[in-house]
Amino acid sequence: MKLTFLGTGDMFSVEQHHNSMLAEFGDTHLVIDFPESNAKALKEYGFAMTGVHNVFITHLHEDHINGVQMLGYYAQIVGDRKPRLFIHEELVEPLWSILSPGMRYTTDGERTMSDYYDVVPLPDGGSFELGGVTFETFRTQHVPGMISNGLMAKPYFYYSADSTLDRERVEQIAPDVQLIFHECHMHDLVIKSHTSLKDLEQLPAEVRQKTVLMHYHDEYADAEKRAAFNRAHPDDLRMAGTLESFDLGNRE
Ligand SMILES: Nc1ccn([C@@H]2O[C@H](COP(=O)(O)O)[C@@H](O)[C@H]2O)c(=O)n1
Repeated sequence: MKLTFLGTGDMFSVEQHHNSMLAEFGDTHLVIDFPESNAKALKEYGFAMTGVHNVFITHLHEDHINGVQMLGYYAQIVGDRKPRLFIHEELVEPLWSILSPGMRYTTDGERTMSDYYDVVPLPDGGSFELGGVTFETFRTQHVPGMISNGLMAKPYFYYSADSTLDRERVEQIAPDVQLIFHECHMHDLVIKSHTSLKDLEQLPAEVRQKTVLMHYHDEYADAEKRAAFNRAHPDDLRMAGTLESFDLGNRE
């Protein structure tokens, strides 16, 4: 399995792409979230937008979904098939409410969500299978009252999505995965909906060793700043960069 960050930035990032990851495995793939910056990132990486067939949506903050309209149109106008959207069942209608002002009316008449996407609604804690890999979803602790999901694909990776640190869950799953991708805002302050570096530093060494940081602010769009951070953390908590790939090999 090859994992490539299409973006590692937070909500306010303008110097790097918003957080999203492409997982390629077997003869298929999954893109986690679809910010508008993915169009540029995919081009830079060399993966055609028309080749995007599977997308998982973690939650509905704009920086995670503001490329979904473009993807739907692009797949229909330039491509030849609808992308599958894996999404919590309670987010389907709210997502269409966001998309419909720009997608409902077309020159060929009115359209619904299912004209653009093959929607796969997932129950709380639901899972789905692609290319022989099982992806398990779980609720994250992002904003109270708001549905937000993380993703886990054993024995490959854990993806926190947007979340405060769910220490119990992370420590429990750590032995089952090769890498833990965790959001980290990297500000020297407390943000109630996100995880700080101080939080992650509390994890046991064997968990920190597997942990890769994503979804941070633009100061770390600078590769040298990230390199300096990684040099200071030779054995743990390394920062990923946009378009950086991680090869996890085959299932053992
Ligand atoms: N500097 C920041 C950035 C974001 N927030 C809060 O995070 C939520 C949005 O999360 P994104 O993953 O979309 O970045 C939202 O609740 C913001 O209020 C913040 O408090 N400070």
